[in-house]
Amino acid sequence: MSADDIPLLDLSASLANGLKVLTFGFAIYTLYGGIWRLYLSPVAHIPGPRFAALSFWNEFYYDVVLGGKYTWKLLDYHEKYGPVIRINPYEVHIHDPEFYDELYVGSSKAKTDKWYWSMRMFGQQDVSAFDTLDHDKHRQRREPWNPFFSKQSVTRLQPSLIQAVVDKLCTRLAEYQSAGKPAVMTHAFACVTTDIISEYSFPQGYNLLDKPEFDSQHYEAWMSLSRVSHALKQFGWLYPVLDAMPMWVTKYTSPEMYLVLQTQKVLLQQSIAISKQRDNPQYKESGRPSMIQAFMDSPSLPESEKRPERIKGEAQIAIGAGTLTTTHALKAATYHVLANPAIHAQLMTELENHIPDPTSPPNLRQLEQMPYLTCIMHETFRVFYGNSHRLQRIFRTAIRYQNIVIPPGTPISMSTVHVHDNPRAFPDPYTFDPSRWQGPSPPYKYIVPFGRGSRQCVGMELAKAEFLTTLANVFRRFGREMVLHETVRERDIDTVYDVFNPLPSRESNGLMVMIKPKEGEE
Ligand code: HEM
Repeated sequence: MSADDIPLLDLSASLANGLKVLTFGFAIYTLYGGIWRLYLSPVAHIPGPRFAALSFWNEFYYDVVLGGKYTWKLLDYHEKYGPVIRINPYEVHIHDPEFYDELYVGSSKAKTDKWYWSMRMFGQQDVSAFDTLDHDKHRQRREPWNPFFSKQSVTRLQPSLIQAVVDKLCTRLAEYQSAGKPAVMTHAFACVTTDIISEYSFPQGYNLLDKPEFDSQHYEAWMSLSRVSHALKQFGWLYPVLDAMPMWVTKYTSPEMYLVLQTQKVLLQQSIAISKQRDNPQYKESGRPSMIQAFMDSPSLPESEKRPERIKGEAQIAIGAGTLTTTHALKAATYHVLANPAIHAQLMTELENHIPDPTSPPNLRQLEQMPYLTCIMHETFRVFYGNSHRLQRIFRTAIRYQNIVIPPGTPISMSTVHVHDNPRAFPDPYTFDPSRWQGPSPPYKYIVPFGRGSRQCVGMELAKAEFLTTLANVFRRFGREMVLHETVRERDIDTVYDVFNPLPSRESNGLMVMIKPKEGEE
């Protein structure tokens, strides 16, 4: 053997030793991590299943593998461990409707932050008002939203914007009526809400109602993002990887994500185009400023906050939040009214009395004065929940629930599903019953579809106006002829998955209705 054949060091032995050290190190790290989470963590004293406190895999199983079931599993844990429990290594969950206003507080009561882990559900983080973690930064970013979505602005724009879009919907529904074909109302309502929010947000709206069929693609794209939201939360690297892949690869490997990313790219292009327009001297005279333009002109935002990439983030939240939620509310209301003859009859009587001529629709103030219609709105907001997922708040000082002290920095959450389904707050919660909102003291305290406190939904007034205008017009014009078509509550309406947005069974085809010809016109 020559000197050259003698290895300088035994490579395979070194590799094996290195691997042993790594494995040992990893085992110690995992063991210490487990001990820390179970016994040393600041929330170690909070009751709850030990395996849930140990890692995120328990939540992963219910939300990623089963597709959004942890919300209901939490009820089993609460049953066993009480109203305040630890549901993963860091988060504490509370099941008590009385505590809602203690947790979701306004700025004057306490500064509360959001939790980074949960806020990566929709890919972007710390970009829009919705996903901003820090309380003070959120206040600054929320500022330009407020005047745009105030009650005053919505009331002013109701006739020219909301009513105009709803008129278009009625024209389209009349075509379905003449053709004798069923309409997928989930998609019809999604076109309405998208056309309204896009008109609000951009200089030109999307005009989905101009397409020959009710567009489903836009709705499905946002629902796709919702469906992958649990995986995005669990694996922080997933979204950047999907975003970095060439679009043709994404289209092939994940058609749902492809739709989402494509929609986001369009939003970015629109934000860049508006940003460039600002340099144009005629820009100011171009008519009603869109929300995106108003953001770019806002005196309360520094220039660093006006980058097209950030403004695109705000647009994404407006379009996503503005499309899905109100669509689901309208879908739920239409089903429950048509499925309950007594409720249907009472609504029709009220609409025919208040709107003698359906071609002269009432304004928002008049709609708000229709007592039964508004009871239906509250009851719908109760049964469809709004967002089905829990919302975390982090206090900077300790807070107390009964005799349990929750340390500062802990993500604490509650779930609308648990509040709205609570029989103490709403007896017989599964029954759709608008009459619970009649009488001297309706249970307003417990209805929280828009959240509460400093992060309460900024689109609340718009959502209510869209809901009242759409439901009143559609039922006043077609209510006596509309019937449910192949739609079943348990399969198509009830929420069985929580993907941030409430989701029905996977077999659902959405809400379908048939509009029969008017009597004497057969
Ligand atoms: C029935 C319809 C709607 C429901 C149930 C709903 C529900 C909610 C809820 C619960 C939140 C609080 C989220 C959190 O605390 O993390 C929220 C926030 C938000 N919603 Fe809505 N929403 C609706 C319609 C709309 C519409 C039409 C818009 C249109 C602009 C909108 C835009 C937003 C925005 C921008 C936020 C973030 C606000 C902030 O963090 O300051 N929502 N929404």
